[in-house]
Amino acid sequence: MKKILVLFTGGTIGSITTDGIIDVEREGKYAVVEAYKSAYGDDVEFECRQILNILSENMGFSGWEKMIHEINSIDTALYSGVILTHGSDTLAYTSALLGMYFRHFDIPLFIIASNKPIGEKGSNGLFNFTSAVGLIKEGKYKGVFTLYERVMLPTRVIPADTCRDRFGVYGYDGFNDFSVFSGVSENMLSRPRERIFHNDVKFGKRILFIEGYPAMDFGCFMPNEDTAAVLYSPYHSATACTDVSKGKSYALTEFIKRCITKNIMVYICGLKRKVPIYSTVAEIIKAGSIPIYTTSAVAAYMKLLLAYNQEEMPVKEVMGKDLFFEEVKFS
Ligand SMILES: NC(=O)C[C@H](N)C(=O)O
Repeated sequence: MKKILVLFTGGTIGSITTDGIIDVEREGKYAVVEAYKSAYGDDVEFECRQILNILSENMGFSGWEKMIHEINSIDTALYSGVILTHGSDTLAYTSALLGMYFRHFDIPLFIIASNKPIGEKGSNGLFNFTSAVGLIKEGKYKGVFTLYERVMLPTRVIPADTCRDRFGVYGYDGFNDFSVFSGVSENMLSRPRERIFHNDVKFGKRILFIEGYPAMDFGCFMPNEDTAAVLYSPYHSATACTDVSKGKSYALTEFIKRCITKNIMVYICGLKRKVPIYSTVAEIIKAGSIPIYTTSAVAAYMKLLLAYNQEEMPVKEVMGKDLFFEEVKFS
């Protein structure tokens, strides 16, 4: 078996607790690899690289640029797989981005995290790492996956809740129950996918991400010259307030019109490709917004960031393509 490349980016999986404070290990030790070796021996050869060393709440444009650059420069012929360790707080966002950008990846790439530092009671970091190693050894899967207590499609991971720190899956509940629940079969996954993105990405353009709530005053949102587009995440029926009787600033439709006059498109995620739709949804579409069908808000946000900051395909084509199962398809 060829080596496994382990890319470290920080997060709790690369942290220690000192005096009640969790922070990344400054010298960036490869604790999870050491823990694996002391538990299972030297059956696998690892090549370790520390590409970032940050808590993932500090993740942003430069971190994603670095990850894309590092993964782009991997010679996949040399490795049986790649494991990227990450913090759990922004795991869903990075997963969606890497899943869509590296849709063509021809060896397995598992993005993993840990709830607690390695070695601490109740830590799931070693379990997640060992599971990724096991799946790479099996050689069954190619492409990008998120592995946190279970395997998930990277474009469908929903950030963990703040109470129990449990991740969700957009659409269906499992990846392992392939054909029945996830709508994505092993066969679909193992088909080679055309490579779209080759070049490194410089994230200069911003996406304004607004999550709807009752009595939202759109007057608070001022897209500026860096705003390439707006993503609005609606209620579950894809609705939002369109009523102007209490003031125009409470209606999404008026906000959409205001953005369009500045040449800024407003995308609405999570619409279903089916009729009938609510009158409010019809008004939102008529106002000139662009739908992103049955895609999580996280994946829609990362897809827009990727679409507007890459230069290899027109934005409209990127947005119109299902890059890596981000759109949940209903039969
Ligand atoms: N469990 C974790 O990794 C949480 C940490 N704050 C991070 O996202 O880096």
